[in-house]
Amino acid sequence: MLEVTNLRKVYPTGDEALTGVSTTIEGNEIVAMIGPSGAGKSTFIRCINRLTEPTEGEVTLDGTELTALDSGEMKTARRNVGMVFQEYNLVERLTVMENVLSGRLGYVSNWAALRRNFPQEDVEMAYDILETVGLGGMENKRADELSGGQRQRVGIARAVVQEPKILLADEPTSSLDPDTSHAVMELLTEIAAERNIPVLINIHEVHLAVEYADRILGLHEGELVFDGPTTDLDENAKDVIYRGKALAGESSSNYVEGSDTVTGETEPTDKSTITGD
Ligand SMILES: Nc1ncnc2c1ncn2[C@@H]1O[C@H](COP(=O)(O)OP(=O)(O)OP(=O)(O)O)[C@@H](O)[C@H]1O
Repeated sequence: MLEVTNLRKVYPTGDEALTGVSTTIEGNEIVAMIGPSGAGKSTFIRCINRLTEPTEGEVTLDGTELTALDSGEMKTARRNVGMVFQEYNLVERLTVMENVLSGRLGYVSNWAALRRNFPQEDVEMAYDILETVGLGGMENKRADELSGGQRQRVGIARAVVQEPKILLADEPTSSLDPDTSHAVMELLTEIAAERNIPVLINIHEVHLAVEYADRILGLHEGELVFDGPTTDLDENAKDVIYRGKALAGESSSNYVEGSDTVTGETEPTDKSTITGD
């Protein structure tokens, strides 16, 4: 179980990217984090495994407080957190298998890591996972010979071979075409179910979040303004996430559903999209 308590991040520039976010993610749920550009979605995900250092707050994974670990301990703990990136973060000149096995680096000695000397069971696990992600037989291809969708599958395989307790995916579909995006979302949901781990996905495309996620976290200007089942994500909730509480409140009170009366100063352009409160 991932417990995040009062997570705050202020960058050295003074930007407050997270204002104090608390939530819990558990079981094998698929949680999608949505929100406008700059809302703090990437910062949130990166603070969980401390690729970005939080300014305040606690992150606890299965009872281990990640935010209390020193850098050596964090290096070990990071293998429990699988990370999938928007731009895949593969080593282009290495093969698919080498990229996948790099997910096991946290488990082998420095000497073995240096020589890329992995135990046979790690290699077998990598083969199995490559089958799962649909890349069976491609292990000797170089990463730079792959399509975007195939690269993302390698990125997912590398995260899964870590045997993580949670999978974090930062905009995993942003660089992919619509069909490939669906395939990647399906793969992430299958992995959550098969491995019984939760998956937290930052995602721009709300329709993909609605189709695949069990639960939505909505961020607006660093504040968690929505946390609930996907079925509760109505137009009002989207308004709060994308326009902020103040503006959403204004729209709710100004535009009355089912009425021709508009009490605000400006005419809405499309009354059918306004739900009132
Ligand atoms: N390294 C950084 N230094 C300074 N400010 C940053 C840094 N990274 C992000 N920010 C700022 O923090 C805020 C949140 O950024 P973040 O990238 O987390 O948002 P996001 O919701 O992921 O946006 P997008 O959907 O566009 O990727 C923004 O105001 C951004 O400018």
